[in-house]
Amino acid sequence: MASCSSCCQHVATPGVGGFAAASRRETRAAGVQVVGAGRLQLKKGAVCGEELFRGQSLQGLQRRVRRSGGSVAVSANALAAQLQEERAEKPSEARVILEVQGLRAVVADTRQEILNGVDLVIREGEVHAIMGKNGSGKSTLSKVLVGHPDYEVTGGTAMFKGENLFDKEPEERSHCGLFLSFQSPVEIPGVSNMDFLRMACNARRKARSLEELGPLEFYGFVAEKLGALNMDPKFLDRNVNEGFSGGEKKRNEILQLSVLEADMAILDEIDSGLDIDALRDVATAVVGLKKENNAILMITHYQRLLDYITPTYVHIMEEGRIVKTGDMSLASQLEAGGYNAVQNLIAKN
Ligand SMILES: Nc1ncnc2c1ncn2[C@@H]1O[C@H](COP(=O)(O)OP(=O)(O)OP(=O)(O)O)[C@@H](O)[C@H]1O
Repeated sequence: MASCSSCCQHVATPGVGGFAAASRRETRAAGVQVVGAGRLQLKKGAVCGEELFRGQSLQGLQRRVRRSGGSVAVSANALAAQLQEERAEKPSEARVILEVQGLRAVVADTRQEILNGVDLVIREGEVHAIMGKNGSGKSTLSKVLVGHPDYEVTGGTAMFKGENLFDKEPEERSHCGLFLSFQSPVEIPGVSNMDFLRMACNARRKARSLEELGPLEFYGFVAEKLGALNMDPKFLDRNVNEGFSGGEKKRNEILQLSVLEADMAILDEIDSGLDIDALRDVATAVVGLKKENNAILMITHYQRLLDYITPTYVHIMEEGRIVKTGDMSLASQLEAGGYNAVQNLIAKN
């Protein structure tokens, strides 16, 4: 939470997940002034606490400014509680991108059951985070969704943009906008990053009936994306992930995601192996890719990533199914007290 240092400067910093997308004109219309890069000030009121602003609509903020009468300092906790209530009362009407129901899957070779009835609904504009102990089935869920051959679906359904995901080959799933960044990205010796990215980009463009990009056009397109990720253009000449450090591989995954302009990105431990600056760069780039009509599913063990990319929902996975869903406060509870601290919540769920 952003502290209101000399109580009170009446300034809230929205961080990378907040009002980045709102123009100055829009924020002014909402009764809010932009007072510096990424900093907002309510015209008269005093509302502090950065996470309150993240992911909120301008209308939501407008309502809040009106309610405060433009002069009342509202405690951050009270606002957080109010926000949570509003969300619970008003289910989102945004279009469902992914709907998973009762998904069960086994390891194809051994028939060992890993997914044990996963239910998950993800709508446009949402960011979901899945947390859970090692071995609870998080990566398996992501791999089953993209069609990894190690697993066999034995029950349940997964609809992606209204179509049965399991009727599609893995590459078709990718062409229609599903993207998975792997926990350990693979190296492809002999294939340059540039060629690989252009091929993947054009396959996706073709599926969307868009014209394919020639080498020069593509260079212009990808150069912009590289800049957003603070990546050296030399990356393009190297073979895919060959000799890349762990952090470089993760950045390269996000570069692929931005080039593919996926509708739904599954990011499996994108924060692992990143130094502090790289984590910020990667998270900022992911936030930059977030749009009203796409969605993100993040698998992570730590709150640090969620501090940058604020999730709409946080889920806990246990023994192959989602056993608890909450908001960012669930991740905070986990961070503070570990899985034991949330066991009573799971039992009550
Ligand atoms: N291909 C496979 N062959 C054998 N066992 C597997 C395979 N894939 C997954 N498993 C087992 O399934 C369980 C779930 O694995 P998974 O990688 O999905 O867990 P996870 O929640 O992502 O764990 P972590 O947090 O450690 O990454 C583990 O016990 C794992 O050993």
